[in-house]
Order: sequence, then C-alpha cells, then structure tokens
Amino acid sequence: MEGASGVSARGLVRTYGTRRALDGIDLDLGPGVTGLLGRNGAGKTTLMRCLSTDLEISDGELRVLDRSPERSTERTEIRRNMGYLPQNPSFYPHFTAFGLLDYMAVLKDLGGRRERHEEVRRALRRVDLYDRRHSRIRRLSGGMRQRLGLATALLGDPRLLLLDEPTVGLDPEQRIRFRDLVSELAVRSTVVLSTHQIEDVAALCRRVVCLDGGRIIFDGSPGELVDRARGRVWEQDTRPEEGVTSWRLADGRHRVLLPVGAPAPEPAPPGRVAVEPSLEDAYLLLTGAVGGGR
Ligand SMILES: Nc1ncnc2c1ncn2[C@@H]1O[C@H](COP(=O)(O)OP(=O)(O)OP(=O)(O)O)[C@@H](O)[C@H]1O
Repeated sequence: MEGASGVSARGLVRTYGTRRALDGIDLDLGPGVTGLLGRNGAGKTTLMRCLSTDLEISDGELRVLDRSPERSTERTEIRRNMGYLPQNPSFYPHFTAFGLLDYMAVLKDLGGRRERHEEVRRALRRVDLYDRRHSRIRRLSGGMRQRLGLATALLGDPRLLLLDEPTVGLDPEQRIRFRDLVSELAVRSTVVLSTHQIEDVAALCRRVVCLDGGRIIFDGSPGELVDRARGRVWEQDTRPEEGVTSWRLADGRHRVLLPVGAPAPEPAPPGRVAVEPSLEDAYLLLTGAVGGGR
C-alpha cells in the first residue's frame, strides 16, 4: 500500500447505470506529477472524482492518503489534506476572490483568522491574483477564474493535488507560471494532472497514465511512450491513403503516423523522411486517433 502521500487502487470499478466508466483500474501513485491522458469519455474525470471522494466507487479497493474514502471520518481527513480543482469549477459570483478563498479555508479548517488570511494571501500571490483580491468573481476573466480555482486547490499545501484540466484558458505566461508552481509542489506532494494539453505533460510529468474505455492502456514515463513511436512518424509531400493518421503542416507537407503493426508503404511516397516523434505523436499512435490504427 502506498504511503500517506499517495493513492492506491486495485480493481477499481465505477459504473453509471450499466456503463463501466472505470473498468478495473490498478494504480499506485506517489510524489511527483502524473499526467492522466485519454480521449473524451476515457474515464479521466470519473477517476479524478473517485480519488477526490466526490464519487463512490462501485467495486474494487481504493486508498487515498492511506485512508479509505468509504469511511466517513477517514473521508473527512482525506478532504482536509487534498486539493481538488474540478473540471469547470463554479464559484459564487458575488464573492470576492479573497472572500471565496477564505470561505474555502474555513471549510478546510486552516487555523484561526490571522493564520487563515495569511494562507489565503499566499495562495493569491502564487496564482498572481493578489492585485485582484477585492474583485468580485463575476468581474474576473475566464483565465483568472481558472487561476482562482487553482488557488482554492493549493490552500494549505495539500499532500494530494488533483487537477482536472487546470490550464484551460491560461495565457502562455500563466501556463509557465503554473508549471513552475506545480513542479515545486510535486517535490513532496502527489499531483495528478488530467489534461488534453500534451505540452504540459511533456513539461511536467515523470509519469503518464493513459486511459481508454475505462482501462489503463499505458503507464510509464513520457520517454517510454515516445520510444514506442520511433520509426513510425514521417513527413512527406503527399497526403497518405485513408485510415492513416496524418495532418497537413504549415509548409504544405504532411505529417504521417504509421499505425503499430502496419508496414511502411512501398515505394516511399515523394519527399518522405522519418522524423523524431513528439509526445503528442506517441499519444496519438497509442490511442489510434484520427481514423488510424484501430
Ligand atoms: N454522470 C454521468 N452519468 C452517466 N454517464 C456518465 C456520467 N459521467 C460520465 N459518464 C460517462 O462515463 C464515461 C467516462 O466519462 P468521463 O467524464 O470520466 O471521461 P473523461 O475522460 O473525463 O472525458 P473528457 O475528456 O471528455 O472530459 C463516458 O462514457 C461518459 O459518457
């Protein structure tokens, strides 16, 4: 069983009616950033919600921070020690940024007034919203609200941080700031980052877990995922045949991902050169995206 900073799941199942959104997940997570990838509907949010104790599991075993989410006293302890940024967080629009964080800090039992306010100010500075602390939430931009959501998750330096699509709507400067912050937190905390932003995964994660149909189809380092794609990524002058993942590049050439197991077409198409795969290429090959490979 993973230590008090992590997560451990065995045969985890979550159903919605007859649909198995999670279908036998085995996972141990410890400090560091783990990227959770998968296509729409793969089960990422359902997994995050189970880890956050927001959703009950249907079958299997789950331990979070070495406690059981099924027992109410342990569930409360998990919640106090965890930060969760849900997908599409919604806030009370008439609250100020400071007021909302202070409210969340009260719920998390983060000490007396003075101590709590200090923590709220620290969280606001970390997400670069200190200057907007007195603004009503309804007056903040979408990216600022996203950062406010992140600040709520950061309160109290949680040992487990669950971030569901945290960088949606952030400008490039704020995205870099986010990476720096999360990377620093992950030295001692377990961070799970569910995202479609592969660049964030490449920049931040030592480990990648990829879901498909509620099952884990890859669990390893970003480098291992890229290795799988070596020799399968090409650029060429012409559009390839149907059924192969490809897209047109800015210079008019085509980037082509050759599905695993498929032979390279012979003779070689005009101008074909093998290129170094990116993490995105490797992910697309794994999931068989854009009509290819499956
Ligand atoms: N509340 C719900 N009721 C019924 N089915 C649901 C519910 N929430 C999710 N599902 C189904 O469970 C499966 C997994 O959904 P989930 O939201 O976990 O996927 P996801 O990987 O987070 O997708 P996305 O990338 O689109 O956010 C999907 O088939 C989805 O339709």
